[in-house]
Amino acid sequence: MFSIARYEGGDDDDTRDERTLEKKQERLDKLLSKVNNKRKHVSTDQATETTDHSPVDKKKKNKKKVQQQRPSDPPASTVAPDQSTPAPDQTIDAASDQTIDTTPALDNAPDQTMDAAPTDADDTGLEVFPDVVTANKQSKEDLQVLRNMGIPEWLLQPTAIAPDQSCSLTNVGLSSRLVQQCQDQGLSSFFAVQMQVIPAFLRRQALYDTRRAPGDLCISAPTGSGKTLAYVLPIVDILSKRRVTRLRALVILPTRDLVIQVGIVVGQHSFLQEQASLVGKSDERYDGGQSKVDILIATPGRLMDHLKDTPNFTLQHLRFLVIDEADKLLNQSYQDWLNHILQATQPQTNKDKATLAFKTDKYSVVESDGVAPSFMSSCFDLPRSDLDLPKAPCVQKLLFSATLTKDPGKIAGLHLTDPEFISVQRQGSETNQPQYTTPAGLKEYMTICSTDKKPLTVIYLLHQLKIKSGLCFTKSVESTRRLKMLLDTYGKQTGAGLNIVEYSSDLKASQRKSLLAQFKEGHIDLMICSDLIGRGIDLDCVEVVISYDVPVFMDKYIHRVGRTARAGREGRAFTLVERQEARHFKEMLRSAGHYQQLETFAVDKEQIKTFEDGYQAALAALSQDD
Ligand SMILES: Nc1ncnc2c1ncn2[C@@H]1O[C@H](COP(=O)(O)OP(=O)(O)OP(=O)(O)O)[C@@H](O)[C@H]1O
Repeated sequence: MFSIARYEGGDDDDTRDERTLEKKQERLDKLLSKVNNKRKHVSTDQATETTDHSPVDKKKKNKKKVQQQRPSDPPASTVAPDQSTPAPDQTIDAASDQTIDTTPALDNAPDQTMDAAPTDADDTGLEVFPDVVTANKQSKEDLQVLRNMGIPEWLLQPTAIAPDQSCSLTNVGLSSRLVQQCQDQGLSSFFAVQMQVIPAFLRRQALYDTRRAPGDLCISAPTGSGKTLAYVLPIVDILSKRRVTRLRALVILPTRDLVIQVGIVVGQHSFLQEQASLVGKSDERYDGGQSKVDILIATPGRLMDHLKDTPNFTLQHLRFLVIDEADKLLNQSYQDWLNHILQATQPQTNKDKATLAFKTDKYSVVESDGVAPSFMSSCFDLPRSDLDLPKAPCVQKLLFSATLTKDPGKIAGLHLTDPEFISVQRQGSETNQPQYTTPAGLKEYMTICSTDKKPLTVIYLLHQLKIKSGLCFTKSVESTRRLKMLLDTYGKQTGAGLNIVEYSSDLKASQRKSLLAQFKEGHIDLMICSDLIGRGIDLDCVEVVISYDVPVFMDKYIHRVGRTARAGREGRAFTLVERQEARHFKEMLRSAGHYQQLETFAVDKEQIKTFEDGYQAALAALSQDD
């Protein structure tokens, strides 16, 4: 068997330059979304089935169809299902050029009070990047535009698969032992991303020999669609057949919170403890390095520390380099981590080469040498012959994200070999493809409210929707703390006690881990947090996501709302939008082709009043404490 380690120190949160890069990315996305394209979908006739793990909201679909026929973009109003004209008490939001409905909500059920926001028939965002085929004149021209922008050809030709596809566990080429283990863990089928990625991965590995690189894979699939198993299973399958322990797979994740949720071997250990569990304790130098683990899960920062300071730690045997949450990681320039890692996987020119001397054991049998074949010539002065063939790089790179970067510069920096782009995205009309595919079971709502009414709106949502297992994202640790104090005080004043916790970078890693465990067990009603867990964290029980502050960038929004409706479940996401923010927020969604997914949620004016007294009492109690 093999072992897994995880090292999660180093850089944790957003880097300084991330905003600029995100802005740049969004500009590029905007440009790309203006290009008409078509999608090349894989044939789904071989052993595939459409399952109910991603239910389609037919009612909503029909409604949207009708809306798409509207000649122009009407003001974003909330209209009850049977209303055709605005209710008398609707007000016009001048800042965002929209009609805001303050009509009392119908009943408590949000479904009844929410209605689809109007669509953008005049929206110029035409298509999602980069699924382009050269079927007509228009798309040929557009394709050229993209080429001129430096987008590589393979990114323009993805293998696309619809999110509602699935297949049997036996149909992807994994060993029967692993299939059995998947069944034992309760899996009954593979999701779309797994169905497409696992066979592609295994096929590329099977074709690999020392002269031909296995070829890299880039995968874009919605949040909660099962990307992790798509790489874990084939890696485990391949490595479980290896007898000698070498560091063969490296998974890079952007934050330590994500590393904590994967693997179980190493906890929050000191660097020295990590070194010992990673390479053992030895003063001797081994050309082939040493490893006590086959798979390492690490943040870039801590990995760089080991590359620099851990003797005998080497990446020369690496076969798989997984970059999960790739767009986020590629935005992190921390110590030029990517270049350092890539370099460490390549043999370097070495002037002090030793003469090759094979070690033999006590029976004079030659021991297998620890040096990776491609590193032999950089370690030893090997005899050369005309028959020597150059060896191809053996590291296979795998990039995963729900919001995969399209920045040509960043893609080039990865030095990908014969890459294939696999994209899980909805099938549909060839135009107006959204740039981001979100889970089918996710319903997204926007609630307009003023800054001072935000805490009250959260109280309303909590009690009115009877939220259990909710996540509430704020923009800062301070904001998280203030909201938590207010909600706790509200609970004390009114006796409406809910278990509300705060999850922030100020907590110790062990406390954070324990909070996540409690949340998973269903003991927490609302976890207020910053974007620390906005990405990648898999809490399968999240019913509702509240964005207390509007996310400024689209990918942040997508990752936040993607904490719910995971693995084919249903979930709701509410974004509290101040009037002056509404225009930017809507524009952001519109240019990503995502505006149609959003509905407006009208707070019931009468119902919210019932929480007002308690809220005022909580405010008064807090100001006394000050
Ligand atoms: N084939 C499957 N059958 C049932 N559940 C699955 C299957 N594959 C994955 N899951 C579950 O789906 C959930 C989401 O998976 P995962 O965390 O890999 O999503 P993701 O695509 O990486 O999301 P994100 O982009 O947000 O990180 C997990 O709880 C996982 O256990």
